[in-house]
Amino acid sequence: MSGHPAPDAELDEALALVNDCRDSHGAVPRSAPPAASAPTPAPQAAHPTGDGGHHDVTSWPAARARAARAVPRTGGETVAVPLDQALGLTLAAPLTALTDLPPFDTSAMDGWAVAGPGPWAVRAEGVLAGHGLPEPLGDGEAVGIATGARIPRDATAVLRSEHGRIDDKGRLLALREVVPGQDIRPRGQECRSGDQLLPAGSLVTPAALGLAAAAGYDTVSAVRRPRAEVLVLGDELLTEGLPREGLIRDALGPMLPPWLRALGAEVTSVRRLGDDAKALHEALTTSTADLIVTTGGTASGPVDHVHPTLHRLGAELLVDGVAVRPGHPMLLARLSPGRYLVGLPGNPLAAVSGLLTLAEPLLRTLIGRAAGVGGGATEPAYTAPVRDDVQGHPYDTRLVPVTLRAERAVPLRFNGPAMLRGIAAADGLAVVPPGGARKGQELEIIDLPWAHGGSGECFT
Ligand SMILES: Nc1nc2c(c(=O)[nH]1)N[C@H]1C(S)=C(S)[C@@H](COP(=O)(O)OP(=O)(O)OC[C@H]3O[C@@H](n4cnc5c(N)ncnc54)[C@H](O)[C@@H]3O)O[C@H]1N2
Ligand code: MOO
Repeated sequence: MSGHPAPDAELDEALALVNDCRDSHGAVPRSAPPAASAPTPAPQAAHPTGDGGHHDVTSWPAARARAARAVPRTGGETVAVPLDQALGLTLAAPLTALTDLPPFDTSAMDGWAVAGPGPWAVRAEGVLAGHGLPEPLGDGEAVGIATGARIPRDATAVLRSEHGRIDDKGRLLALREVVPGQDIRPRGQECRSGDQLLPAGSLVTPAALGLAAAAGYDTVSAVRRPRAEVLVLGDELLTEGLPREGLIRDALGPMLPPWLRALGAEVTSVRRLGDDAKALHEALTTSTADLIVTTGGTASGPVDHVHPTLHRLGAELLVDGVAVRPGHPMLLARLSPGRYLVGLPGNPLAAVSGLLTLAEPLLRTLIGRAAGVGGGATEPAYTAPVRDDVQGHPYDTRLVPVTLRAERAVPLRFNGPAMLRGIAAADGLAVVPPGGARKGQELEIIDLPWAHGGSGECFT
C-alpha cells in the first residue's frame, strides 16, 4: 500500500538497525527539516486530515490526555478479590495492616532465649515456631528456641546456636558478648495494626500479595477489570493458512486480546464481523462491554462503516483522528455513559499506535491507575537518547519502534503502518516530535508490556 521500495534486500536479516524511518505514504520528503529542539505541538493540529477533512485532528499528547480523562477518575467498580486471583489488579483502597507485624515478639535466629546475664540454666524443652505460648523465663534461665518462635516473657536476648556452648555442668555459656534485645524481632517492628502499607492505586504485584497475606488479608479490595470486546472488521481476513487470492491473515485478532489484557482489561470476546454495517450496528447496540475495540473501517472507503455506524447510534466522538503516524484515523467515542469505543485503523502498526494512544490511557483510568496523569502524559515520562537521526513528519508526531541498547533508543526498520516486523522486535516506541529528531536527542519512550524481563508475567 505504501509504494515504497523494499528495504535493502541484501541486508536480509531479521531486523536491521538503520535510520530508515520513512513515512508510510511518502508524505515526508527526505529534505524535511529535522528539529534541533522539538516544538511543542499545538492542542489541535492545523493541517488537513487527508481523508476528506471532515473532522478536527487532535494532537498526539492532547489525544492521550483526552482518553485518560474520558472516564471519571473514580475508576471502575470495586470488588473483593481472593489473593490468588488478584495479581495484576489495582488496589481500590489502601492496604492497611490488619495486625501488628510481627504479630508477637519472635526469635530472629535458632539458638536460646536467655534472661539476664549468663551462664544460664537450660530448660529441657525448647520452643518451636507455631507452638503455644512458652512459660516466662526466670533470671539466669535459657530455653532452646527456633527462628520464628515466640519469645518467652522476660527473655532479654536470643543467643545464636553458633555463639553458645553447653559446659560439662549443663550450663549455657556465651561465646560472644550478649547485647540486650539482640536477635529478638519485637512485635510491631514492621508495622502496627492500622498502618497504611500500600496506597490505593497500587499495582497488585506478587510482593503485594505476600504482604497482604502477612498482614492478615484473605481478599483485597481491587478495581474490577474493565470488560473489553474486540470486533475485527474486514472481508479480506483469513483466520488460518496462507494468504491467497487477495485475502490476508488477520494479524489483529491474535495480537489485541493479550495486549489488552496486559493493559488491565478482561477480554470477553473477539468477533470477526467482515465489512458488514448491519452486523457492526448490532454488535455495538447489544454489547455490554465497558470498552469495544474495533479494527479497520476507520477511513472513508466504501466499506469503512465505523464512522457512519457511530453517527447512526448518536455516539459522542471524543477523539476523531490524531496527528500521529502511523494511525492517524484512530478514534475514541462514548457510546453511552460508561461504554466506550476505540476505533483502531486496520493497518497493523497503525492499530498498535491507536491502542497505545487511546486504549492505554483510557484503560489506565478505568483500572484506577491514572494517579500519575497530568498534562497529557499517562505515565511518568521516560526518555532515552536516540542513537540516530530520525526523520519526522512535518506536522505529526511519529511513533517509531526502537530497541534499547546501552541506554540508547535504536530505531528499527520495517516500521511502515502495515508492518509488524519492527514492533515485534522492539522494546518500545519512540515518540518523535513533528519535524524529526537529531542523533542524541532525548525522546519519550512508550514501553511495551514485554520489555522488562520477557517472562510473560505482564500478560496475566
Ligand atoms: N483516501 C484515504 N485513504 C486512506 C487514508 C486516508 O487518509 N485517505 N488513510 C489511510 C490510513 S493512514 C490508514 S491507517 C487506513 C485506515 O484504514 P481503515 O481503518 O479503514 O482500515 P481498512 O481499510 O479496513 O484496512 C487498512 C489496511 O489494513 C489491513 N487490515 C485491516 N484489518 C486487518 C487485520 N485484522 N489484520 C491485518 N491487516 C488488516 C487491510 O487489509 C488494509 O490493507 O486507511 C488508509 N486509507
Ligand atoms: O498510515 Mo495509517 O497511518 O494511520 O496506517
